[in-house]
Amino acid sequence: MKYESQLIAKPYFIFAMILFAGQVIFGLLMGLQYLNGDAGFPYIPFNAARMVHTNLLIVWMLFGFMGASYYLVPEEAETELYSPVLAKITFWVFVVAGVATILGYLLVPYAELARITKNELFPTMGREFLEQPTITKIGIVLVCLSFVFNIAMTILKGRKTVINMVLITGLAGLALFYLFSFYNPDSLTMDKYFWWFVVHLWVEGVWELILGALLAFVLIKVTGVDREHIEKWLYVIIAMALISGLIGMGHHYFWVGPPRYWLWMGSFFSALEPVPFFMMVLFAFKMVKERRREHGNKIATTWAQGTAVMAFLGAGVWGFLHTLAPVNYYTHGTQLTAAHGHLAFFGAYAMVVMCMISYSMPVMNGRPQGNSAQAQKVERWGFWLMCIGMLGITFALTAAGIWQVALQRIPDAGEALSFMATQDAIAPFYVARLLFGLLFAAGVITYFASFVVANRGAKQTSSEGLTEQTA
Ligand code: HEM
Ligand code: HEM
Ligand SMILES: [Fe+2]
Repeated sequence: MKYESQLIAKPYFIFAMILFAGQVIFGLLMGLQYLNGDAGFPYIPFNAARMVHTNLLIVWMLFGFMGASYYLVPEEAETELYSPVLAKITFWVFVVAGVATILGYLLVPYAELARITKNELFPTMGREFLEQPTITKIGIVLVCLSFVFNIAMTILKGRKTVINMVLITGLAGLALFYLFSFYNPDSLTMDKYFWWFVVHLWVEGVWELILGALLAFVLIKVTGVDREHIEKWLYVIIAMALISGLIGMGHHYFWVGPPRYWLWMGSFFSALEPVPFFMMVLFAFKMVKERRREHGNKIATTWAQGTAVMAFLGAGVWGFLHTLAPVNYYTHGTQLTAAHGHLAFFGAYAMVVMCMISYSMPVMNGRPQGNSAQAQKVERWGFWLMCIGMLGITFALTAAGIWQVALQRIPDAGEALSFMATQDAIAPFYVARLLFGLLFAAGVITYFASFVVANRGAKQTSSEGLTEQTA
């Protein structure tokens, strides 16, 4: 670690991991509720658990991206963070707003929460992923503004690398598109149209820039490959991501009322979306193969390669499965959607945050060459258990989805099974989902354990890990 202000990343990462644990607990609860609808009754109904599960996910991704940026940007810009104090204040504001909102979801009925927070004055609540009370949304905007400002000022006063520029573009886009969460038109079509601007111009647009920048940073560090070489790859990947994703997002406009040309525009452009994800796989493996040094932090390299592969599977392969309009006509809103949503979110964004943590936490703890062999071994177990658990969840839901389409969607009216009868028929796949969910949770616990395993034998530096590293 070169700059003291990079240490601000630590609380962000730790809090992100706490929220991650919470997300998984609520995932397991819902997995159980799918089998026994009364589980958790009357304290935590499914709708509240779902909201908590998905909102924790989004919020821990944001904490993760912020921590990653606070670590990465000073090092790339070769200067201290513009304002460490502002970064600390932002952290606490975000923690308080986040915790209060989650407690609100759990402690009072949603309609009551809307009433308490005066949703009627400026109605923005009630839409998937954007359930936050308006006041929380305003808080998120303020946090994002202060964060982007801090990062931008740091970049402005220091070295302007391609990685920093791509990252700040992605972060600014993240803040910008979130503003559409305040637009809540009466027309359901218009509402859906702009709702997708937030979540899917994020995951299929600007977040891919963040993903590319973080991967490139870790790869430079662990492989020692020339920066120029890595930057060329990054340019091509983000260009492909934006060309395909911005219009490819139209795969969500097939059935919600926008003009019919979206049928072929959405199909065509989203069919190209796997390309940048595939290039990330080539990129990661090629850089590791051409490495100029043997970095002691082997597991961080594994995370980087794993992120590329799992993101390609989840977003590229599982996304492509149902993205063409003639296929999506049958699969829309089935368990196939949930299969893809899980593998894509985990493979791309959860994993890239853990990749950054894996590389940077040991450095911040004074171990620039990574944790001890033993700690890395435990972390490797965590990595594989989580990956296998998530692949298992994905396969179970894919099978459930295909069966659901066969029973409920393909047969003619009159012969098709009803929604609930279909759910009963595919229940065995939900048992499998829960079992793999438990495996996934075991992976999370193992991963957390790797942080407390003894680090005897790992090269330690003095004074909070400040060291003269090159590259
Ligand atoms: C890392 C990137 C991605 C993430 C995190 C992601 C996540 C998600 C999530 C959570 C949903 C469900 C949304 C909802 O209805 O609540 C979804 C839907 C969808 N995604 Fe992705 N996605 C990604 C990339 C892609 C790509 C690259 C494609 C196409 C190649 C794709 C195709 C689709 C389609 C077609 C749907 C709609 C499914 C339906 O009609 O029910 N996604 N995605
Ligand atoms: C123990 C592991 C997990 C279990 C059992 C689980 C279970 C569930 C369930 C039951 C739902 C609701 C689906 C529905 O409404 O029908 C859900 C939604 C969701 N979960 Fe998980 N989850 C787990 C872990 C994760 C992880 C690690 C991620 C991402 C990193 C994730 C991302 C999502 C997303 C994006 C949705 C919304 C999907 C959509 O709109 O289609 N989950 N999860
Ligand atoms: Fe999408």
